[in-house]
Amino acid sequence: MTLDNTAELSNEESGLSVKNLNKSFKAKKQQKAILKDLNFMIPEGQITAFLGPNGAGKTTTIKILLGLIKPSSGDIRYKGNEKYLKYTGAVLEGSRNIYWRLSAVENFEYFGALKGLNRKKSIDNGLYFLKLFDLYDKKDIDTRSLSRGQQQIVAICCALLNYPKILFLDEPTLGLDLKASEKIQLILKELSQKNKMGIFLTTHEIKIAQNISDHVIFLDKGSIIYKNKTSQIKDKAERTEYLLDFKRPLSNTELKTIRSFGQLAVDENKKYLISLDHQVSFQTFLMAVSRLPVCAMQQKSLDLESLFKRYIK
Ligand SMILES: Nc1ncnc2c1ncn2[C@@H]1O[C@H](COP(=O)(O)OP(=O)(O)OP(=O)(O)O)[C@@H](O)[C@H]1O
Repeated sequence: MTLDNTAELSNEESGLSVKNLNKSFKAKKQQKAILKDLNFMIPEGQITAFLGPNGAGKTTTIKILLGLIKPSSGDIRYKGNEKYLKYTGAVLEGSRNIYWRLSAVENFEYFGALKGLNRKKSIDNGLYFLKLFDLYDKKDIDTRSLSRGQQQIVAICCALLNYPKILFLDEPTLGLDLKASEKIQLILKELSQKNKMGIFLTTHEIKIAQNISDHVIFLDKGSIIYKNKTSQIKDKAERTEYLLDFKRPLSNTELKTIRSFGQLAVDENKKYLISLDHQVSFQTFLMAVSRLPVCAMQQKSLDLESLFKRYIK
């Protein structure tokens, strides 16, 4: 076995692996490819953000991973095991994840039973999570009387009842106010780290991906166009562009020096904007800049949103 294979094996053993996943739907008597050869991992103990424009295929992917839709082809395994559904939990997009006529506790009883838990365990686990989300005092109220954010929290608690290894969340913060959204983000981060849960979430809010995800997968028209560790994207985004202000106009030789590090543009205030080439070492660049008549250097920090806009372009 080569070293590469060993790495692949240990990687597969630490989460849900998706290989060569394809899905076509029949539309107007023709097969239309909706998902095209997707390959990715959902690692344990980490949050993976699944991003992409409307209609990219995010929900279809989640439904396939949850066994609700059959893929046209592909291989999905949790730690090498094809029978992994009992390790999953999910909150799908929309409002039909809990019974509105029932209280949170009654929902825990109902969904706990579906997951094979006894009544006591269902309620105990549900209330543990409800407390974590600061919603314990609403445990006996019909969930239809709760706010949208509170209903979403009850739905997440139901999905967590059996402490799933992989939690799927389709737009978990959609339509929620900042406070509710931040609360959910904080607890998801905690759950992934403390309980070693692999969380796979779709969102249109790139800020959320930036805040809490460890990995980002970007889907466009059914294909993965980009995937990376969030820290590396942030790092790249932060390192890439610098705005430089010089005490005097640069000589041709000085311009040549600075151009050797990347693409140079001059803005309307006569400041130089340099986009560093990927292979450039920041230290070398800094040394070269320090030899020039520089009076200010400002990091242009790009967020994920701007970065993805560039990628899509
Ligand atoms: N049962 C189906 N039959 C035919 N086409 C379908 C079916 N389900 C989904 N599609 C198509 O698959 C594509 C992907 O849809 P999907 O809901 O997965 O996208 P999405 O990325 O989740 O979008 P959004 O962000 O808007 O929720 C869409 O073009 C949709 O019309």
